[in-house]
Parts: sequence; C-alpha cells; structure tokens
Amino acid sequence: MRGADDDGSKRARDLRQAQTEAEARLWARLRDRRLGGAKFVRQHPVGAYITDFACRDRRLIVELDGSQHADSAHDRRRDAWLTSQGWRVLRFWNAEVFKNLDGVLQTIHAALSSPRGRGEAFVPLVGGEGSPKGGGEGVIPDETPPVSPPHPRLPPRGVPDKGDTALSPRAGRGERAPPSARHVSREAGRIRDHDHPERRAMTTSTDLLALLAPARLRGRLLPDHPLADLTWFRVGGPAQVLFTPADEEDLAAALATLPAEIPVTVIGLGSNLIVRDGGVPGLVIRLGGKAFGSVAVEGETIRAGTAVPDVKVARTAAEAGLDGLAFYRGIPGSIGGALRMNAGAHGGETTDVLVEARGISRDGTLRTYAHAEMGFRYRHSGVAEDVIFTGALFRGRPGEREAIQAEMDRVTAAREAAQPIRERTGGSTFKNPDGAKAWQLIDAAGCRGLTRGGAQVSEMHCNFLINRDGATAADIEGLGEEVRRRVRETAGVDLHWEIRRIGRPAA
Ligand SMILES: NC(=O)C1=CN([C@@H]2O[C@H](COP(=O)(O)OP(=O)(O)OC[C@H]3O[C@@H](n4cnc5c(N)ncnc54)[C@H](OP(=O)(O)O)[C@@H]3O)[C@@H](O)[C@H]2O)C=CC1
Ligand SMILES: C=C(O[C@H]1[C@H](O)[C@@H](CO)O[C@H](OP(=O)(O)OP(=O)(O)OC[C@H]2O[C@@H](n3ccc(=O)[nH]c3=O)[C@H](O)[C@@H]2O)[C@@H]1NC(C)=O)C(=O)O
Repeated sequence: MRGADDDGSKRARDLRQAQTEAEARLWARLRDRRLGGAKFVRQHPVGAYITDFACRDRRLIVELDGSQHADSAHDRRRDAWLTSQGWRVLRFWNAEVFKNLDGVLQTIHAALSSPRGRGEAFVPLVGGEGSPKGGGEGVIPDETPPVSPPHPRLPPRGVPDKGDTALSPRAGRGERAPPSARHVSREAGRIRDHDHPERRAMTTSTDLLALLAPARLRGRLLPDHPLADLTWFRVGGPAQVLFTPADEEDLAAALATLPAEIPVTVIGLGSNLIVRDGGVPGLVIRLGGKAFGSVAVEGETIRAGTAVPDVKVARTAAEAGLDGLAFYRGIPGSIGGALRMNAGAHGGETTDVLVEARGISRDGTLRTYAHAEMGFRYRHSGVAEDVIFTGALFRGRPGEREAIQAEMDRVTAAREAAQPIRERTGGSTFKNPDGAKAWQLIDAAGCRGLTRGGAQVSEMHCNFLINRDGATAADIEGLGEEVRRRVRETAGVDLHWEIRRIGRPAA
C-alpha cells in the first residue's frame, strides 16, 4: 500500500513497474478476471491515495501491508476516507500471500460476493455442492454428498472494524497465535454488540467468514450459496454461508468459535425441508464426505455417519444379513434427519434400531447419546435442538438375506404405489394426528388438488404438497397453511407440520 500522492496517475505507473514480490504473486491470481470473473486493476488512484488492487465495479480495494504498517493511524484514516467514499477495504500481510494465498483469495472472493457486491455474477472459488440425487424425481439418494478437498483458511486476523463496510482487520493482527474460541467469542461479541439487534442484522457473509477465520477450518465455506438445489422441493433462497465440515473436529471448532448469537442451521438431504425464499441467515451446515458418509458393519451392529442416506443403511444391513432395518429403504432422508425426527415408515422406526448416537452441541462439545437419552416420540427426538448429530450405531437381528431383500422390495413397491415420489415434494406434509390419518382429514376438507401459485396438494396422496410448476417457497408454505385452516374448520383438528421450514420469507 502506498501513501498519498499529488500526481496520482504518473506515480501509479511507476509503482506498477516496481511492485513487491507479494504484490506480483497476488496480481498473478487477480489479473485477467481470474478470480471469479471480477476485473481488478493495479495501483489505482482513488482521491489522494493509490490503492494496491481495486475492483471498481464492486468498489472493493485490496491492500498488502508490510510490518511497518502495524497499528498505523495513517492506514486507519485512509480506510475511513475510502469507506466514506463507498469503497470496502481488505488488508493482508505480505506474509499471508506467501503462506496462505488460497485463503487470501477465498476471503477476497467472499467480499466480492457479499451483498454489497453483485455476487450473482460469481462462481464459487471451490466447486459447488451436488444436487440431491433424487432431486424430487423419485429416486432415493443412496450416496453421501461429496466434499471437496480441504482448503486453507486465513490465519487469525481479529474481527472486522465497526460498520459493515470497513472490512479491514484491526491493526496488529496476523502474526499472533490463534486466540481461544472463548476469546474470539468475547471479542466478537464486544465489537458486534449483542445487545443491538440492528447491528446484528448487519452481519454479512463476509463478517461471518471473518468470525470463523480463527477456527482455521479445513472444510468448505461457501458464502451466499443457493440452497434450492439441495432440497427436494427445489425452492428457497441462499445460505448466508454454507459450511461442509471436514470432520467432527472441524465442525466442533466452527461451533465453538462462532458467537452464540449467530444462528446455525443443519440440513440433511433436504427431503423434508422448505427453505424460505429469503434464504437462511447465519451458518448453514451440510454434512458430507468420508468423515460423515461412511457405513460399516460391526458384528450385528452398523455404524453410520449422519450424512449417509437412510437407504444405504438399509442396503448395507440387507447385504450383511441383518434384519430390522429394511424400513429405511422407504425413507429418502439422511441418518441425521432420521435421528432428529425418529424417521419411520412401513412398520419400523429409528427408535426400534438405534443403540446410540453422537452429536455436537452449539458450544462445540461432542458427546454420545445412549438410546434412553434420545427422548424419541413419534417423529421427534427430545435431544436439545442445537445438537448436530454426527454418527449413529444401529443394531440388527441375524436374518435371511433373501427375506430381507423381499421386505425391501415390498417397501419400495408400496411407496411407489401410494406416494407421488417422482414429483418435487417434501414427503408427508403433516404428522398423522393421534388416531387419525392426515390425508383423510385433508381429503374431507376438500383440499385434494388445491393449488396456490405453482404449488399443489397432490392428487395421488393428499398429505403431499408438490412443486408442480415453478412454485416459490411462499406458495408451498402458504398452501400448507391453507390446508391447515380448512382442516381446522371442517374437522376441528390442528394439523402439525412434519416438514421443517427454515429461513425467512422474501423481503
Ligand atoms: N417416511 C418417509 O417416507 C419420509 C420421511 N422423511 C423424514 O424426513 C427426514 C429428512 O431427512 P433429511 O432429508 O436428511 O433432512 P432435511 O434436510 O429434510 O432436514 C430436516 C431436518 O432434519 C434435521 N437434521 C438433518 N440432519 C441433521 C443432523 N445431522 N443433526 C441434527 N439434525 C439434523 C434438521 O432439523 P432441525 O431443523 O430441527 O435441526 C433439519 O431441519 C427423514 O429422515 C425422515 O424422517 C422425509 C420424507 C419422506
Ligand atoms: C412419507 C412419509 O412417511 C409416511 C410413510 O412413508 C408411510 C408408510 O409407512 O406412513 C405414513 O404415511 P401415511 O400414514 O399417509 O401412509 P401411506 O402409506 O402413505 O398411506 C396409507 C394408505 O392410504 C392410501 N392413501 C393415501 C393418501 C391418499 O390421498 N389416498 C389414499 O388412498 C394409500 O394408498 C395407502 O394405502 C408416513 N407419514 C406420516 C406422517 O407418518 C414422511 O414421513 O414424509
């Protein structure tokens, strides 16, 4: 970064020829629209200052500093002025460019994609998440979502300065040891000011990435990432930041580091989920990859990560000659969703087969939950809502492989005959009330085939809603509420949603 200059253009030209090695390295990755298609220029004059790198259409400045800049009052004045002119300023130590160039690029990319930029024009730095395999077209996914290779994160850089535009880390950051999670949380809390909701509302995806930086996460972080393709309904807005942890330790580090007021939401395979059109604030976690996607037979038990599709557990059990888990063949979700909801179908329920589960609570503590601690009821687990399940141990009974396979075929055929599984749907919309069938109450209320926007109550199974023709999340949820209203009116019964709804409505 250079100081003020009177003859900006000439001086900028000279500086371009005399760039430092760190600048040259970064420039090699920014030039020619190499980072997400954004056009950067070097040594760009802004007012009295010459900036190291600037993306003019995103109003983003990137500065590289040597140690002589630590705690520089001049830099602070300069950043304040640039911010007042509508620019955002990111600063990195030269050393970071040498030690962690990918992390530097990821942070710049996140800033480019943040709401103040025009993120829609950008592709993520790391590859996008695969869609659910079924995608609402009736095929139950049997593969675990992939996770891309770990990538480095930025070393600790403190937290953003006050205000949502000045992204510069506080002076003196960069070379110290990682602060403890508790320290970061306190520091972040002070600066972000827990007691002022209007400040909380200003949290951007860039802020979130900065808050997570001290955790040195190895998994994948995708700012402003669309979620619609990760759900069977295929509707809804983006996650503020979507995180796919590398393993349990990585997930625990993220949870422990993130201040308590930042919302965290976990999703599975999206088979039972409406993501609202305005997207999901905070950190959205989706488990995938080897650490959460392995399944292994151990004697008469089966150990599975919670990203494993229920169907894969059913198939593994059948191949090992273990009976009692075939009902999972009819459930399109993940083991995580199954633990959270005591998933069940065709006469079997998760509670019947679970020995114990592992989970991490919001403060980052990992523990094992014995069956008795799971608090299972119909479509419900009593484990604290903030717990993210990471693994499960199931017990089967020795059985005949052919007989188990025949049971799985029966489940498949029954499901195909009764349910609109080739549609974009979220499965059963409402829980069956005590002693009654939701579909019968909905039918009696005259709701079969009812539409709202592009959403429809399935003609085939009227406890299913379908995205028939470009529905929004608001269409689907609104239709569900209309069904509830009519059932209340005709039968006096209050239906309870089985489908989870997350996020906020469109602004
Ligand atoms: N019987 C059937 O045929 C069908 C059943 N279903 C049910 O829906 C479930 C949906 O699973 P899935 O598609 O993977 O989930 P979804 O992505 O649909 O998420 C649904 C909810 O599951 C919870 N959840 C998911 N993963 C975890 C985890 N690792 N730890 C804690 N909670 C988790 C979250 O609940 P929260 O928001 O409370 O944290 C989330 O909101 C199935 O397992 C099944 O129970 C769905 C369709 C058909
Ligand atoms: C689909 C889900 O789970 C399902 C699970 O697959 C099935 C099978 O075990 O039993 C529950 O549905 P359900 O009680 O509606 O039972 P289904 O098997 O779908 O239907 C029962 C019978 O009613 C008939 N049926 C159903 C709906 C309809 O509009 N018309 C009709 O005739 C079906 O053909 C079937 O013969 C679960 N739903 C709930 C809320 O408990 C889910 O949770 O998302």
